[in-house]
Amino acid sequence: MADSIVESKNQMVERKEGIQDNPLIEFHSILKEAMDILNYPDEVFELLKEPLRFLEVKIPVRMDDHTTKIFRGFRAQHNDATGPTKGGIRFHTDVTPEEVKALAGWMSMKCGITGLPYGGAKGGIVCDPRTMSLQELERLSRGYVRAISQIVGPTKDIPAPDVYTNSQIMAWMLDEYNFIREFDNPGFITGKPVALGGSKGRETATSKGLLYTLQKVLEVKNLPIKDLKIIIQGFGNVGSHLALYLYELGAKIVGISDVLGGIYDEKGLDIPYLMDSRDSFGVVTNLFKKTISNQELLEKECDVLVPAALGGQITKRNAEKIKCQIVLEAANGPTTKEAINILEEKEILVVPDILANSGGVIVSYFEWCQNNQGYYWSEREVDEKLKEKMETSFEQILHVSKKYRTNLKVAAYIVGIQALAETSQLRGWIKI
Ligand SMILES: NC(=O)C1=CN([C@@H]2O[C@H](COP(=O)(O)OP(=O)(O)OC[C@H]3O[C@@H](n4cnc5c(N)ncnc54)[C@H](O)[C@@H]3O)[C@@H](O)[C@H]2O)C=CC1
Ligand SMILES: O=C(O)CCC(=O)C(=O)O
Repeated sequence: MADSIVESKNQMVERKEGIQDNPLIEFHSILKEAMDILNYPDEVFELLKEPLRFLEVKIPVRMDDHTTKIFRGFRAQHNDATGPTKGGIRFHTDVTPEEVKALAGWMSMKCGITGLPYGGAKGGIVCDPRTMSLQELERLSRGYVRAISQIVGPTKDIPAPDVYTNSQIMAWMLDEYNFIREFDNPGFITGKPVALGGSKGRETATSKGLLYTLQKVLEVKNLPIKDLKIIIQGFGNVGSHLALYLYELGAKIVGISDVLGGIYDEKGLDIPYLMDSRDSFGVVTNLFKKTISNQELLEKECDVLVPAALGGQITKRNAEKIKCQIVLEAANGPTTKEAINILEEKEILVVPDILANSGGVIVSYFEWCQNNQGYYWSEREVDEKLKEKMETSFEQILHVSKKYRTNLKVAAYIVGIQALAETSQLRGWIKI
C-alpha cells in the first residue's frame, strides 16, 4: 500500500484483468526443475513444497455500522531451519491459502539467496481495505495479531508489509502485540514507522533493490539507463518509487498502471506529478480521460517491462505479445514458468522476483538487527549495505546460471534451495 492511509472509499469498479494461475503449482514446478539439476532426493522436494506450518484464522471485526463481519486470515511459515521465519502480510480480496503458501516459499528462497538468517513466511487477510474505514482497518489489524500471536514473535516469525498494508498497519500490529506480550522487542514486526523503531530506508528498499539489480543487468548487457523506455505495472509502494528513481536517472517511463487501468505516452510520463497525485492505495489513472487496460499496457513496446502489482500477469496467454528486452519482476510471481520459456525463446531476459525484489526483506532484516541492538543506522549506511547485498546476490546467481546453463529464475531457485537444504540437513531433517 502506498505511503499513508487516507480515509477514502474508492467506489470505482475494479477491472480484474490479471490472469491468476495457481501460484503454488508455479512454485512447485520451478522447485522441481531446480532440484533435478541439483540431483537432490525427493525428500527435499517433500520438505520444501509446502510450509512447515499453516494457520487459518477467523477474525471477527466490529464494523462502523455496528454489524460484525468475520474475516478469513492466514499465516504460512515455510521453513525455519535457518532461523525465524519472515514475510509480509497482504490485505486483498483474492488472497487464497495456495497463494500465501507459495509466497512463503518464495520468501524462503529470497532469504536463502541473500544469506539472511531467516526462513520464509507470508500472511494474508481476505478483505478489501479500499472499502474500509481507518477504524475498521485498525480493528482488523489488531484482530489478526491476536489470532496469530501464538505462532509469531521476534525470534519465531516476523511479519512486514505487502500489498495494501503499510507502516501504519505495522504500527497497530506492533501495539497489539505489545499488549499481549507485555513489552516485547519492537523487532516483532518490520516496516514500522521510523519513530517506532522502523529502519530508515525501508519504505523505498524494495525499489532501491530493484534499481541496483537492473543496473547490474544493464551493465552485463551494455545498455545505458538514459532514454531506456520503461513500463511499470502497479504504482504502489514498489512501482512508484522505482519509477521515480529511474526517471531521475534519465530513463523514459512511457507507461504505468494501477488497479483501474494504465496510462501510456511514448514521450514519457511526468513521474513526480504522478507520485504527488496518486492516492494512498497507489491509484492515479482515475485522473486521466484516456486510459488503456493493464493487459494492453503489458503488450506495449518498451525496453524494460516491470510488473510491480500482483502475481500471474504474464502467462502463456499473453507472453507471445510481450515486446521488450528485459522483464524485471518486481511483484511476486508475476510471470509463469510457461511464459518464461516463451519469453526466453523471444530472447527476453527475465530477472527473477526472488532476487530482484529482495531489497524489502533485506532492509527488514536490517531493521530487526537495529531493534535487537537498540542502535540505529543512517539512511546512507542502510543503503550501502543494501546495495552490497543486492550486487553480491546478482553476481552469485549469474554465476550459477552460467555454471548450470540455465535461466536466472532456475539459478535463483538453485541458490535458495541449497541454502535451505544445507541448514535442514545440519538439523538432521533431510539428507542430500
Ligand atoms: N512492499 C514491499 O516491500 C514488497 C512488495 N513486493 C511485491 O510487489 C508488489 C507490489 O507491492 P506494493 O507496491 O507493496 O503494493 P501496494 O499495495 O503499495 O501497491 C499495489 C499497486 O498495484 C496496483 N494493483 C492492484 N491490483 C492490480 C491489478 N489487478 N492490475 C494492475 N495493478 C494492480 C494498485 O493499484 C497499486 O498501484 C506485490 O506483488 C508485492 O508482493 C515484493 C517485495 C517487497
Ligand atoms: O520485509 C519483509 O520482511 C518481507 C517483504 C515481503 O513480503 C516480500 O519480499 O514479498
